[in-house]
Amino acid sequence: MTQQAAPQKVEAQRIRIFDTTLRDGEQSPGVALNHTQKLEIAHTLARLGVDVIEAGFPIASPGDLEGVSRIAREVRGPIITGLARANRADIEAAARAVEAAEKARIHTFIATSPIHMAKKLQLEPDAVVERAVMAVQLARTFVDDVEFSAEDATRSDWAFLARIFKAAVEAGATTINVPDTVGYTTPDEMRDLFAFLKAELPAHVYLSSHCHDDLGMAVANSIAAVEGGARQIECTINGIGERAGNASLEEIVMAFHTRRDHYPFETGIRSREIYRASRLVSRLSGMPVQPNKAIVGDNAFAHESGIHQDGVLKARETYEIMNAELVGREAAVLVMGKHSGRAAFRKALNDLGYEDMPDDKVQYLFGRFKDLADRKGQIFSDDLRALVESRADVPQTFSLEGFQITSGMNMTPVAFVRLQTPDGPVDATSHGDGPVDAAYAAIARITGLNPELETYRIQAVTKGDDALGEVSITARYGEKLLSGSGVATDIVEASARAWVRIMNMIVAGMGAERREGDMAPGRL
Ligand SMILES: CC(=O)SCCNC(=O)CCNC(=O)[C@H](O)C(C)(C)COP(=O)(O)OP(=O)(O)OC[C@H]1O[C@@H](n2cnc3c(N)ncnc32)[C@H](O)[C@@H]1OP(=O)(O)O
Ligand SMILES: CC(C)C(=O)C(=O)O
Repeated sequence: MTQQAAPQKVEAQRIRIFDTTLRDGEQSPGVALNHTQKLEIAHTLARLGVDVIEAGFPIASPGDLEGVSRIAREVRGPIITGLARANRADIEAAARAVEAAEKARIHTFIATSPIHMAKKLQLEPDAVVERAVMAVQLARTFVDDVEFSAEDATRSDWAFLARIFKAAVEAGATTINVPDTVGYTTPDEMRDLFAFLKAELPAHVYLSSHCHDDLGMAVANSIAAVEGGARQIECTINGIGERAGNASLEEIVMAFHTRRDHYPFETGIRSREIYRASRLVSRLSGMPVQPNKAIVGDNAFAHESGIHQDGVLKARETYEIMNAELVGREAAVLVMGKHSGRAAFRKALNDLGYEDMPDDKVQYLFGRFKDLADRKGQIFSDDLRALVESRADVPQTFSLEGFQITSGMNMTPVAFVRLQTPDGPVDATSHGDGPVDAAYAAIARITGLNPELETYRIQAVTKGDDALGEVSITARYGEKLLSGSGVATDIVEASARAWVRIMNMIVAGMGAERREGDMAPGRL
């Protein structure tokens, strides 16, 4: 039986995004998503604006079948598809899984390269064509929308590809997918292959690419496929997938967006949802995103070196080809470190409220900042505050004389604290959520000052059993932002010393007015 596909209009410049995070992405070693996680990702993909969600491989397990079914029942907007080998059981499982979808597709595939046909399938090419035709015809008895893929297409004979694809289209396939299954092809080859297939196949067929990243060319190959005639790209969030992964959705979409002058194509992706989707997939899949990953990596919109920071401060476009906000991220950050220069240092001080500082003071602090950066690597906002404030001597209105803490499991921590004050030693006892909180409450009782703790950071400043711990805190007191640190081998003591320093700063009227800068100095 031959079943011609219903005529469809292939849009000239609009590229369909077929997201396979939940199928090929889940084939990343170690990743196994449960139904609820898959559903959450699928809703996020729908909000992101993908055209097709490949929700799983229903024959793989009862869990996968149920996962695809739930997505088909509950997610509206994109086409929902499930993968099936070219056999009856797989196709029937896929059909069952997607039957409740608003727009259902079955995606069936068989390998076409000489090595896959001979060694893996152990089938003659004629038999492979027969299987493909049977699979597409069977799938068309369930749904109108059938995609056929020739696995390992890029290592297949082109004439044979044209033959099997024509047979699949005659059998009713509406989308023809050309996978670079082992990430072997090059952009030139991909462009030529698609141009060849476009000339061979009817105009109503959607041509699709599916690229793997074994040689780091998945995105370039996908874009080359589009130049050759593809109008659907298969890709995944964060580029996760089998082995080195798949073409990364965010990179493709932003390449089209940013280089519209060069690539006159558009997608339906709402780019501002990209970062959120990336974070979700990373969290649920347990696959961290490498910091230098394009678009979604931690460093993708961060500038660390002084020459770049100076350029960005003068005109962002000097070192930024897209705005972070465009992909749903915060504005680019200037990371303060040993490569930073004076321009970024001054900007960071200004953002922290230390404006109008004389040049000689900035110069002195800059030297100390470089020393600190050499020792510490990245410098955060509270490090800078401590650097500035450590210059000024804080009058010792209060000083820590002693303390005793009682704390343990299933009991409320209680702190006894003694401070030296202008009126002599004063004691107070208080409880809290933890030993530090209890000590802070006792100090507040003695001083009568109760600033709001904003950040609390602890780090070891020396090594070994008797390591010194440095507690750095920032606190808000009215409009003032104050920072202090304390060092001791006991972390409660270090915390109490930092807090007493804040009290002394309040009494001395110190602290900076906070201003919201458009560029955060360092990452808090
Ligand atoms: C390129 C890709 O990413 S393809 C998708 C890959 N994804 C997966 O494989 C994940 C899910 N897979 C699974 O859960 C299992 O492999 C199953 C359920 C699909 C099959 O499991 P099993 O029946 O135990 O078979 P097994 O995986 O060992 O071998 C695959 C069989 O499918 C055959 N096969 C492979 N591709 C196809 C195809 N497209 N059409 C028909 N048969 C195929 C193989 O030749 C082999 O057949 P054989 O057992 O007669 O030699
Ligand atoms: C089944 C196809 C689309 C695939 O995942 C591949 O060849 O990589």
